[in-house]
Amino acid sequence: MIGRLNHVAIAVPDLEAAAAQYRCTLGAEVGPAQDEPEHGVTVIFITLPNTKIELLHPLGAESPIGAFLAKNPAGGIHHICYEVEDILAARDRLKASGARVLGTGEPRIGAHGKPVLFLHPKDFNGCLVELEQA
Ligand SMILES: CC[C@@H](C(=O)O)C(=O)SCCNC(=O)CCNC(=O)[C@H](O)C(C)(C)COP(=O)(O)OP(=O)(O)OC[C@H]1O[C@@H](n2cnc3c(N)ncnc32)[C@H](O)[C@@H]1OP(=O)(O)O
Ligand SMILES: [Co+2]
Repeated sequence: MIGRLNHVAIAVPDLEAAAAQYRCTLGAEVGPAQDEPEHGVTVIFITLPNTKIELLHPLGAESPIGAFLAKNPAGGIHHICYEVEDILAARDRLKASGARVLGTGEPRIGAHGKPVLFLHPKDFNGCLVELEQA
C-alpha cells in the first residue's frame, strides 16, 4: 500500500541555523521557509536526489511539535512520510487493522498542497507516520 518515501521530518530548535547547515555544510538544495498555520509549524524542505528532508519548527502556542522539542531540545527525527495512491482507502484499511489515525481522521492539506494524515507513533514502532496522497 505505501509507496515512495516522500520526506523525513526533523524538528529543529533554530530553523535558519539548520537550513544553513544543510546548505553550506552539507551542500544541499534548500528551499524557502513556509508557514503552515493550520499545522502549527514552519517548514523548510531540502531536496535530495531520492527524497526530501522537512525541517520543522513550531508556529504558535498550540504547535504539535512543541512538546517534542521540549523533550528533545537539540531537535530530532519527528516523522516519516510515505506516499499512498488513495489516502481514504489507506486510512480505512489502517483503521480496520487497529491503527489510530490522529486528529479528526479526515485528511488535511499538507505542505505540498496534497491531502495528509498522521498515524500514532505507538502503533508504528515509536515512529510517527504521515501519509500523503501521491
Ligand atoms: C506541514 C504539514 C505536514 C506536511 O505536509 O509535511 C507536516 O508534517 S505537519 C507536522 C506536525 N504535525 C503533527 O505532528 C501532527 C500529528 N501529531 C500529533 O497529533 C501529536 O503530536 C502526537 C503524535 C499525537 C503527540 O501528541 P501528544 O499526545 O499531545 O504528545 P505527547 O508528548 O503526550 O506524546 C504521547 C507519546 O507519544 C510520543 N511521541 C510524541 N511525538 C512523537 C514523535 N514525533 N515520534 C515518536 N514518538 C512521539 C511521546 O514521547 C509520548 O510517549 P510516552 O512518553 O512513552 O507516553
Ligand atoms: Co511532514
